[in-house]
Amino acid sequence: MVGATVEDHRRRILAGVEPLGRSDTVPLGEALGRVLAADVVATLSVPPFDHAAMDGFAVRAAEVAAPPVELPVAGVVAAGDDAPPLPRGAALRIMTGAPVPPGADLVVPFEWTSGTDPVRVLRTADAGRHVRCEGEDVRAGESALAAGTLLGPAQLGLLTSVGAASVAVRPRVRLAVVSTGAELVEGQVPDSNSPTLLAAGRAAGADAVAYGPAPDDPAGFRAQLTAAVEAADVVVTTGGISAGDHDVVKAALADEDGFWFGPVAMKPGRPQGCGALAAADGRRVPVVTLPGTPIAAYAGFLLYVVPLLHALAGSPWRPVTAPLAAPVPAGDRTVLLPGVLDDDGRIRPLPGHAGHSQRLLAAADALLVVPPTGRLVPAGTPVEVLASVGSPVGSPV
Ligand SMILES: Nc1nc2c(c(=O)[nH]1)N[C@H]1C(S)=C(S)[C@@H](COP(=O)(O)OP(=O)(O)OC[C@H]3O[C@@H](n4cnc5c(N)ncnc54)[C@H](O)[C@@H]3O)O[C@H]1N2
Ligand code: MOO
Repeated sequence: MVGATVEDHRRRILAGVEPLGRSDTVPLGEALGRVLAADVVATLSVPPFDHAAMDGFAVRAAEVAAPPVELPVAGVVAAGDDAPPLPRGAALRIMTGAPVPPGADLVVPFEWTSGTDPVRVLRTADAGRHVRCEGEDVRAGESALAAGTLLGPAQLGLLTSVGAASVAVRPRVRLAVVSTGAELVEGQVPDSNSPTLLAAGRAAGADAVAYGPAPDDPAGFRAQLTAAVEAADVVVTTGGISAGDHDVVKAALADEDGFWFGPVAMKPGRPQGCGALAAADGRRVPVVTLPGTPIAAYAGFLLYVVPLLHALAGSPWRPVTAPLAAPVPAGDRTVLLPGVLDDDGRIRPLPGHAGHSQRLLAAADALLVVPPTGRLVPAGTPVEVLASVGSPVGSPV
């Protein structure tokens, strides 16, 4: 019996999780990577007025229907100018981006003319050619972007063009990390889980705060846990969940309604747990209890907590995969191996894997997730890769 699978545990953690109900309003300059909480209705049309799409001459199509035709040039209109009306029987020199003069319905590019004054129009087209019309892309009053859209560079440009200066976005998830262990409190072992998990949480878009290290006595731990639950949308603990005499997280939470502790068929990170606690205001705050061993804590965070952060934020998440560069033996449980990417985007385990080496983890581009197939996984097989922002694999955001 190898315990629940990684997928079982991911499902258990995500079951019933709804996006947080609040939203933030942020200026566009701070909106990169956020997710729209509401549709954005355009207050400006795109383009905002009819304008020339080519440098050339603004004319009446009907007056140049049978080229060659010679017309006097009544003036010049450039981007930023107010357009003068086009006199009958004349042309106006016009630059790309300039407003189309009232009366004109065609822009003849310089290349189709003599370019002189008077201008000889040598070739023509139907009315409307080389004119970009007001609202042809987005019309003022219509929805420009829908709630749920992830804001990247193109979306920020569109929002600016439709006149939005600030937008309602789904909230940043407040993440609390409570590391546990007397050895950390006593300063015998540096608390390396807190900075790692805070960084991984921030890379996934959360506001992350450390509450640990908490001591190995249930009352002391409970006090820090309660403070974390009151202040956060999700709480992650590390350590204190295996079979030892001082496994404080398990001791404090195993009898709580709805908490689950048990082995998950993965290596490292076999002991896992999860549940939810009620805050004083009635919010149900998910709690994920990760093992203390640093690689196991980090792997558990990327496997389980990152998707949870996305579910709470209401932002899309899907696993990132990369093909294996070389065959990798698989067993009866999921194995997480520090790996490096080749130039062609294939991933291979780093040699010298020693189970719990932080040095090896720090040399890796990502953790590769070897599925429990019980056989050699052939080169080329796509496998899930776990990484955070700052790694060449990027974030699964
Ligand atoms: N009899 C058994 N013993 C253990 C089992 C088991 O099934 N039966 N599982 C082993 C496995 S696998 C793991 S993983 C660990 C997980 O134990 P805990 O989650 O209770 O973690 P701790 O005992 O608190 O710590 C384990 C190890 O990691 C160091 N640690 C903890 N927190 C931090 C931190 N924030 N920064 C740096 N290092 C940390 C801690 O000092 C320990 O050395 O249990 C096995 N035992
Ligand atoms: O599952 Mo634990 O992280 O191997 O030592």
